[in-house]
Amino acid sequence: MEMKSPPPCPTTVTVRRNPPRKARATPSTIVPLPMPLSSSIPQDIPSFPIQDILSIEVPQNPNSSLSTSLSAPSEDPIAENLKVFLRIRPLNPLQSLGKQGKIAVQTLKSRTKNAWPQNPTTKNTSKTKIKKKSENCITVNDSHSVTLCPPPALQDSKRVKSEVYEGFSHVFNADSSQDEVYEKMVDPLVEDFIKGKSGMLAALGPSGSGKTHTVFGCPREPGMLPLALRRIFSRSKESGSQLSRSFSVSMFEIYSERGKAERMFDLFQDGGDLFLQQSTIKGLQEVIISDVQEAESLIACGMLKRATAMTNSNNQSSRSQCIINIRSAPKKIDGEVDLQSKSAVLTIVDLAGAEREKRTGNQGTRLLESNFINNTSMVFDLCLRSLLEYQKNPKKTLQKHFQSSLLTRYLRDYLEGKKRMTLILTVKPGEEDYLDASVLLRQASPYMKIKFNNVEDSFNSLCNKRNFQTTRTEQLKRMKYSGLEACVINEGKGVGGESQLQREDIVPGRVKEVEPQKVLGHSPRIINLEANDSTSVGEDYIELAKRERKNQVMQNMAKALWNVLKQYKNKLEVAENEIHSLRECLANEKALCSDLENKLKILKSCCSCREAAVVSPVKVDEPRTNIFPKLEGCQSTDLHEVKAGVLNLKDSESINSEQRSEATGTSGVAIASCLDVENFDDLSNLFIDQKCERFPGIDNAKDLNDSEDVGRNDAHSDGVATDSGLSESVISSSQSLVIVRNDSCSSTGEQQSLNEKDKKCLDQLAMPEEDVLFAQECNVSDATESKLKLVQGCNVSGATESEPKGPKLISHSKPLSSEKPKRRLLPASSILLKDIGTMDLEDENEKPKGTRGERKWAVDESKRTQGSITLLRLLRSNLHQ
Ligand SMILES: Nc1ncnc2c1ncn2[C@@H]1O[C@H](COP(=O)(O)OP(=O)(O)OP(=O)(O)O)[C@@H](O)[C@H]1O
Repeated sequence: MEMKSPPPCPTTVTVRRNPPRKARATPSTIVPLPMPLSSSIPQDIPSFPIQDILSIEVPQNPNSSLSTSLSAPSEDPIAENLKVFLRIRPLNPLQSLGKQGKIAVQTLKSRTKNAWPQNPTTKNTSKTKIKKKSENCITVNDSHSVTLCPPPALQDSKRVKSEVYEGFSHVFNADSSQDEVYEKMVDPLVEDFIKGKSGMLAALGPSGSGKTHTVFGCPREPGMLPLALRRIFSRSKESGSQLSRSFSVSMFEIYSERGKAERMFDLFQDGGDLFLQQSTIKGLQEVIISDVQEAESLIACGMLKRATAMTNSNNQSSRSQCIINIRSAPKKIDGEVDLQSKSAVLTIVDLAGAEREKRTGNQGTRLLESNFINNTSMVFDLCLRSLLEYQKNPKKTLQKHFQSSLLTRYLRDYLEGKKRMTLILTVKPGEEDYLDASVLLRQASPYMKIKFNNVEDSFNSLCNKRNFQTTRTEQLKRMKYSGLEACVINEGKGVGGESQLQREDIVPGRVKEVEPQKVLGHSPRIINLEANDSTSVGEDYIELAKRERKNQVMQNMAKALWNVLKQYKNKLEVAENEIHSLRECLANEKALCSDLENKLKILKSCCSCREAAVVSPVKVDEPRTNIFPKLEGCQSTDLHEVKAGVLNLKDSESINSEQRSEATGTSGVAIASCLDVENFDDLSNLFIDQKCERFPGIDNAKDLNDSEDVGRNDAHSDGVATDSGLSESVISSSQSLVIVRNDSCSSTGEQQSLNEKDKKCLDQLAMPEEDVLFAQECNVSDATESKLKLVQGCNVSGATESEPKGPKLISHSKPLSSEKPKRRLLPASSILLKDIGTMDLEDENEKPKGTRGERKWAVDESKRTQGSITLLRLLRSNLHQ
């Protein structure tokens, strides 16, 4: 009964590691290999082209090939499975090398097969094993699957069945060349690397299976690393990116000597011990390379330093895990390497092959090395298995198996699925290698289910987050001011987001000076790292974080200060505006004050009293000198009144002034007379400027000028302070009415009726009729000559026209005629003034009844003139008002 394996599914992986037990098959029912099957078919019937169909390579994920070659990583939204390649080593690799290979095979045969002393009991069996080596235990089903056939001995004794392993990205048979392996496995990684995407290639397999050969190759068959370097530089030249990006190489190994703790060594020249600290390696040299030859020579030198030893499985077995990093970083304009910007790293790992003690027969040091190698392989396997389980069930926590070895700690991000990697499994196809191959394939078959979905970006973010979390923790420990925690967090976001720092960027490297001019291209940070300062890396980033934090704090402070300054500026502007307005007001007030002062000075100068005399023997309680302070202390309205009174005295050369103050002060009447007006123009102007509200009739200067003209036409030539030359000004504070009477009142009491204009003026002034009468009565000398002039608001032009000859009331320009009798002041005025203080202001209509009152009235009446009586009436009416 023939059993056919199901057709391979390109997108699924079905590994039958433990096929169901069935009855032991007879030798004739052993599953034939595909090739013998086809050969057994008769020739006349065309065979089904199963091999041709299977040879057609169908990508597991059609988008994956496109994404790796055409699109950017961020444009690939579909998750990719971990790529796992399988390479089968030739049974006799040296035979394929021609004559040289045959010579080498003969040399090997002549040498001792086992590097260690052999057990004599097993000598005889070795020959039989050699004969059985010619059998292949691994059959390539297609490019993605293989069938592992146990040796007949195992099949018979332990009923081990053949196993089919599928789902490989590609299976390279023994005839595959290095170039073929590179093109299908490494070139996509290199392309991504050139585009700026990091990646890793790790070779896994038992000892002597061809890992080192695949990675490094030989001069005749260069391995993946030299081919990748060649491709990198060739592509850089093609695209011209060599001028914009720089490449550097680092190489180190992880080795456990005699079972001691793991150690790391820099494999480049002058390399020493390395230290892993938080996924970073301190003291690692990164040598900038400019061409392939330079890189290959460096790597060759590193290979010479790598720990190898002869074992039963491999004449030159690697005893350490070797890691090679190729970094691509953009150049600055001045040629320096900009490590703070995004850089890509292509990591190639050549793991030490797992060894079975029974197989290798290692003892002593080799045995201890085997334990270390196997332990690392086991940890590596645990990390990937844990990642797979975590991806299957995200609720599970990702086990931190990586902490168990230096290699897994260094490759933590890859082993946690944060970055893409590629695995190549190398196996030997001999029957004696069945167990090694079986272990490897069983172990690695689940890896194919591991998925990567845009891990590049998430890796960067997580990496930055982790780095800055660590930085923040250290800062909080060291700085001890928790008040700035927010700033530190912001700083981490800012730096991580802006400078695109990656963890690879943080990997310390010691830059080796390949050429003097190349050293100049390194940033100071790298040069500092070159000094092998064990704490330089951490201190460097702590200092960077400190600076960023300080910058953040200073920016916040500057913003706060700026806001405060803005507020103060606004307040200052408001205050300045107020000050400006106040200054304007103050200037106006000063101007007004100065104006008033000037006017007051003018008034003072104008009102210099030449002589004050009491016209009548009126009792004056206050000294005459005190009269002027009263005038000075008057309100502006009073001043106006005074000025108005003075105005009527303009051009008087000498006028005796008599001011009478009522001793009793009941009426508040002040009489100012005979004021000396020296500057009449100023005084008139002053009078014009200050509009007297009480006399709305005076609203223009013309009227005043007219009045001035009138005054100028009038003259009073006496100029002597005598009774005949008296000019009186009566200032009534109650009505602000100034009545100026020129010349002495005539005893005859002729009354001159005023013309109509004068009456109008009087009407405007709301002057009581009694006042008019009083004025008329005062003008006693001649009705045509004596005039009563009402200064305020009275347009007296008509009066001037009507009196071309007679003496003027105010002016003195026209001298009095000598023919006219000299007028003397009748005692009526003096009597009147005298009586003001003691007069009985009773209405004449209400004459006192009784003899006493009648007698008094009779006595006074006999003494009074008609004018005085009228004046008394006027005053009395004013007082009542
Ligand atoms: N594909 C191959 N073609 C030709 N020769 C090969 C091939 N693979 C391996 N070899 C040869 O097999 C020998 C062992 O190979 P290699 O040293 O690479 O094994 P390994 O897996 O690195 O072993 P170890 O883990 O002990 O270092 C070498 O001499 C190498 O030249």
